[in-house]
Parts: sequence; structure tokens; C-alpha cells
Amino acid sequence: MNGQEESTIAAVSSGSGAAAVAVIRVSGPRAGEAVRALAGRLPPPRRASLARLVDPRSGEGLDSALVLWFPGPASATGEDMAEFQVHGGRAVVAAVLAALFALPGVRPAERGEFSRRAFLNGRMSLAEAEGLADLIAAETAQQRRQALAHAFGHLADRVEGWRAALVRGMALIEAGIDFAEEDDVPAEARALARPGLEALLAELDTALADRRGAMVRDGATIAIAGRPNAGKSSLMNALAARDVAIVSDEPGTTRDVLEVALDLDGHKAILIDTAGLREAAGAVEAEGIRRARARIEAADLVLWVHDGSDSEALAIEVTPPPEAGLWLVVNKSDLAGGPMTMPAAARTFAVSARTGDGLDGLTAALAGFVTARAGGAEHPALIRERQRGAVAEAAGHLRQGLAGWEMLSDELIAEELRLAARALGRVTGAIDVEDLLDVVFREFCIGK
Ligand SMILES: Nc1nc2c(ncn2[C@@H]2O[C@H](COP(=O)(O)OP(=O)(O)OP(=O)(O)O)[C@@H](O)[C@H]2O)c(=O)[nH]1
Ligand SMILES: [K+]
Ligand SMILES: [Mg+2]
Repeated sequence: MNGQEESTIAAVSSGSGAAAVAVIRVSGPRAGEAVRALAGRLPPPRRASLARLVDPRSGEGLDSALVLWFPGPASATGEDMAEFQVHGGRAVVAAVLAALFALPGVRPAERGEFSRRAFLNGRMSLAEAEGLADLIAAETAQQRRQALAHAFGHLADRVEGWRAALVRGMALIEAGIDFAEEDDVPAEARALARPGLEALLAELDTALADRRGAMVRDGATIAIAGRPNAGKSSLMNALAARDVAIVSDEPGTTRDVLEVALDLDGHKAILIDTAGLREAAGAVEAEGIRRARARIEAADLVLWVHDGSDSEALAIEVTPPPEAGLWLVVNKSDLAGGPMTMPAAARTFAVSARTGDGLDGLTAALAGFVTARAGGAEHPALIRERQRGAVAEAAGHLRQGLAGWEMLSDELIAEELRLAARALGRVTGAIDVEDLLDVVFREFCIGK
């Protein structure tokens, strides 16, 4: 055990600022001593007891608090832990923390250190820790549900299943390597391994292709695009119900990309206002238009806003990638219409950003879009780029092994599978594949 893991850490776990109650957590070998020093005694485990807290240095009373004692390893971090629920005033919290930090071997916790210790002590996987972080950051109901599933081990379980399938394939192939002379190992061990590995690769590819997890976590992006003065910023403000963007009758008002988060039926979306597209008047506007195009190309949905009172003919001047949606929003329905030939493909909405006419319908459709993109009863496996990267690497090695099936030696194929298993192990933080021989013996009864 290194020095850092032996120190005892303490911090406020309930957020900053005054509140009715603040929770101060302590974790590490001296947590029990800390409780004795401040509360005078160690209460029975996992039961809230009321205690008068004193500063052991001066004997001064600090607060009357609920004290909880969680002896390790059956605690959140796996270490001895204590929790003080004190009155949430800044001065109370500061005094209790100061008394704790004055104890030998107790220091302030670093960011995420409680969770890090929980991971190091096997109380949760990396993927569960990430789920927990997302749960704390969740803003919408769907983000909360997804994060909760991951915090409860949804991803960790799936990755464990994938890893088990790899280990099983490796076991079959290594059986051929290690026990080649033995008659009772089926010669076709390697052939037996192939179907399971092919199915696994298909599953990994499906999980990698599924972008819903990232969309729920980060929010679907909806870019508002159109010619200058179409009313894009007005539409943004109306949909967000806030004065986010400057509106004026001057074409070329918006230059910077503006973003606002929306909660659409419990799904997060990022609404993006962009500069009006035209042959730019000056260098600053040209840069705004360049940025606008970049965001439009990366959006999940583009709303092309057209000024319905405009005498110019309607033309959608953007071509987002095929997987993105492209809808037409004809604005200023409160004014007399100009000439218009509707494009065949696009979903069309007639609205007035000024009067609010048609906005309910548009909002409902946006909610439907985001729900369909992010939805589905089953929680998607991969949320973060870190997880995606590790699984992509695993799929790469597995693909390599399967592609070389006829040419590569057993050793080389097993090596690709081992690298794939290692990459998967990085998702949950478990990278050892020492369970290999167990599987060999269990499946083949080689030991006799
Ligand atoms: N009558 C009417 N006027 C509108 C409506 N929506 C926007 N406008 C007006 O149209 C003008 C341009 O609106 P903006 O929201 O600034 O348009 P924009 O597309 O963001 O313009 P740029 O940022 O310059 O590209 C302003 O004078 C708005 O008040 C509408 O629904 N009806
Ligand atoms: K404008
Ligand atoms: Mg604008």
C-alpha cells in the first residue's frame, strides 16, 4: 500500500454554500479516531446518533450533529468511514473541518478521491464511477436514468459479459496450444471458438454504432440556420423562453455561435443560434459564417429558418450529413407571405417567433425528434469517448484475429484476443486475464 492510500481524508460532501444540513465525510484508517476525538465516542455502526461535537484542541463546542460510523470494508470507499451531519452554516462547516484537519494523519480530500478509493478497493468499477459522476451532473430525467443504470453497473456487467466471451475463445485456442499432445482435447477447439467470437464482434460493432448514450449525456444538438434576418435569434429566444440572443432588424446581427440547453420532455438538447448565411460583408461576419457552417455540419438536426414575408424565393442553402435531420421553419407567419415553393422532402413548420404562433407544434416535434434519437427502452452501452475508445480497440484486435484466422498461428490469434480483453478491461478498470486457465480446466476437464 502506498503512502497516499494510508492517509485519512475529509471533505464536505453536500456542496458549498449555506444550507440547513451539511454532510462531512471522513475516510481512511483514522476515521474512527476522528469520530472519537470530536464526538467523544464511537457510535454503533451504521446507526445515526446525536452527538455534541467539540474541538479536541480547545474543548470548545462546535455543533450538535448526527454522527454515522461505517467500519470498512463494508463502506462506500471500502475503508473505515464516518459521516458528520452538521448544521450547514459556513462557520460551522469550517470549524468542524479545521478540527478534523488538525488531527494527525487527516487531510483534505482531493477531487473525486472518495470515489477513487472506492474503485481502488474494488467497491465499484471505473464505468460505475463514471456513471456516478454523470448522475451527480444529470440535468434531465433521462440523463438521470441513464447515469443511474451505469452507476448500478449496467455497462460494467455488459463489458464483463464481452470479456467472458473473449476469455472463452482464448481458452479454446490456448487449449490447442498448451495441450496439443493430449488426445482428449478436441482438435477442433479452434473451430469451436469462431462462432462465439464472430457474434461478439458483431455485438461490439453494434454498441460502437449506437450513439444514443453520448446524445443523452451531452444532449442532441439542434442548429438554427438561415439567411440574415430570417428570425433565427428570435426563434432561439422564443424556444428557450429567454432573451439569449440579440435581435435586431440589421442583417448580420449574430456573429458568434450561441448555445442554450433545453429540457424537451426530460431529454436534453442544445439549441444553437448561428450567423445568417450570405456572401459576407466583412471579415468578422465571414468568420461568424465559417463557424456557423461548422456547427451546422455537426448538428443532429438543422432548422432552416426562412423569412416567410421575404420576396426572395425559398431555398435551403445547407446540406447537413445524411444522418442528421433537416427541417424547414417558415417564420413570420404574422406577416403577409412572399412567393414560396415548398421543397418536397423537408418537414415544414409555419411559425411566428414574434407572436408565438406555431411554436407549440414545433416544440412538440423537437421533443419527438430528441426522444426518438436518444430513446429506446434499453440503455445504450457506451456513453463516453474513453469507453468508446477502449471498446473500439478491442473490436480492432478481435477483427484482426478473425481476419487472420486461416493464416495466423494459434499463438498470434490468442495474442489478438488477449489484447482485445485487455482493452475491454480498461473500460471497467479490471485488466487481468488470469482467469484464463480456470476456464480451460472447467470446460475441458483437462486436469483429469
Ligand atoms: N413580424 C415578425 N418579425 C420578426 C419575426 N421574427 C423575427 N422578426 C424580426 O426580424 C428581424 C430579424 O430578427 P433576428 O432574430 O435578429 O434575425 P436573425 O435571423 O437572427 O438575423 P441575423 O442574426 O442578422 O442573421 C428583427 O427585426 C425581428 O424583430 C416574426 O415572427 N414576425
Ligand atoms: K438581424
Ligand atoms: Mg441572429
